[in-house]
Amino acid sequence: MHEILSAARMRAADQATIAGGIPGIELMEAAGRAVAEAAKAMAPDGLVHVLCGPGNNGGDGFVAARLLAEAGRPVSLSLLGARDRLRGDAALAAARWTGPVHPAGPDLPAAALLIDALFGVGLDRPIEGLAAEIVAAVNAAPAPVLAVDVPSGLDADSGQPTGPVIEAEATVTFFRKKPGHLLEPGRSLRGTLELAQIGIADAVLAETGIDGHENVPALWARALPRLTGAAHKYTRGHVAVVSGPATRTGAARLAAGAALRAGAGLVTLASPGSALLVNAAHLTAVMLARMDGPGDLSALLADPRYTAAVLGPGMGLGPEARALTEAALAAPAALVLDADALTQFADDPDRLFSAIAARPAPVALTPHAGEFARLFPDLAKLPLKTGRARAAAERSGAVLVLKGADTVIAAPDGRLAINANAPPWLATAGSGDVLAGIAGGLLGQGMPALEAAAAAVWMHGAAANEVGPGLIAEDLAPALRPVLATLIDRNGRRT
Ligand SMILES: NC(=O)C1=CN([C@@H]2O[C@H](COP(=O)(O)OP(=O)(O)OC[C@H]3O[C@@H](n4cnc5c(N)ncnc54)[C@H](O)[C@@H]3O)[C@@H](O)[C@H]2O)[C@H](O)CC1
Ligand SMILES: [K+]
Repeated sequence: MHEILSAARMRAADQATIAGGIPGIELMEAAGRAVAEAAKAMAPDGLVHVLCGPGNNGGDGFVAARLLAEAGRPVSLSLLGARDRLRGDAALAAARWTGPVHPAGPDLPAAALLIDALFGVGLDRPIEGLAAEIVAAVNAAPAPVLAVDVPSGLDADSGQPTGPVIEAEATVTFFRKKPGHLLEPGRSLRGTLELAQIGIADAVLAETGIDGHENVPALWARALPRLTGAAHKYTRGHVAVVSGPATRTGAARLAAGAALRAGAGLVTLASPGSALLVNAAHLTAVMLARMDGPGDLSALLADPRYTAAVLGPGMGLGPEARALTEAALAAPAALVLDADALTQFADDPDRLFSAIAARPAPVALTPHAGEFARLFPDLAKLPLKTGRARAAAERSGAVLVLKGADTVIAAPDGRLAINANAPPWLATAGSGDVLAGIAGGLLGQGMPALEAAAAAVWMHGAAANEVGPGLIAEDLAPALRPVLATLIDRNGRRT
């Protein structure tokens, strides 16, 4: 159920189902029924006003209106466009609505609930003219809005508004979620999201293909490290985190603490001599190693017990910092490269990509949008965030975590997950350092790269939800405990 379908794939799923013998009007009846049930739950009584558009989204609205009226609810309905212009299933659905069909306009009745059945995945241009006036009136109305399939005006593939767009309290979508339900601002505009099954068989996915998955524990829980009784610290991996200079050590310590909290058996902070005492004063379970240059880092990471390394947080730019990243790229450990370790290659991305291609162990790159644009300037212009992440993973040969309120995780083999649990208060200094550390901690325990990155992103968001507003980066690692407890039971078995 966690597969994601683009609008085109959704249409293909609809068509394959209809070709398989289930009439479209039956799908529409089921869709309308799901909308009517959601409407009853949102507004138990009072007038429901349904705004229908000229296509099958509007058809769903007609069905919902009829079912609500049959259930005894006061219902009014308006139609954008002429009734005799309705085609196919929409016309059939409209034919069974026996109430008045008001011409659509911005003068809305005082209603307990507004149902937005104007446009769905068939939206193919910005809403304008009368339709734009109606969208503005709906958004200005006091009544809550229930959107059918997608809030009208929202591009279902990008999550971007094409122009005027409905702001909904809730949305009912069908069969599978679309990228636009999970990518911002679509994730905010759709309100709470209900996924309804309308008679399309899961088997159709084999025919349509999928655009990725929503990032949920079901995607990677099986790959979580098994914490059986036989474990001891050396079997749970050893992660090295490279510290910045004396004035910039907090970021690496945040990453190191997070790696330990994520379950790594051992974590060592590799620290320049100038920062040794600063770091030592703050560390307890995280160990400290002196590292005065790339030679020291190569020597440290030559020890095969180091299973992962995290570079970038607080590292700084410049040739000496770059030399440290080059040393880590030449080492056998799995790598997480974040922040400065990415920007260091802005002038020569291919150098990074060839180093990644040459090494046996996996690499995860964790850029935010700005760092992404420096490493992949041409890909940054691609219209879909999913497309940007997928193309960059393929080009770099690394797992690509394109961070944001809607982080997308992509693997070089095309697999992709969209994360939708991050609360807005994660946007605080240091939260990216913690994410890099969690990813390093999971990679260090031997999790495959895509699963480790996706799990890290989800845990990061879940930890932030545990903490709530007022969150600062230091709160995140301790908040991993209740999150891990939902994933791993006290006997170390995955829940
Ligand atoms: N069998 C099925 O396909 C099912 C579909 N479901 C629902 O149908 C919609 C998709 O319906 P579709 O007719 O393809 O398009 P829309 O209703 O989304 O759009 C209507 C129509 O409007 C025109 N249009 C597009 N953009 C604009 C615009 N900016 N201004 C004016 N007019 C515009 C365009 O011609 C469109 O065709 C889907 O979302 C579901 O709600 C059923 O739920 C399941 C079966
Ligand atoms: K809609």
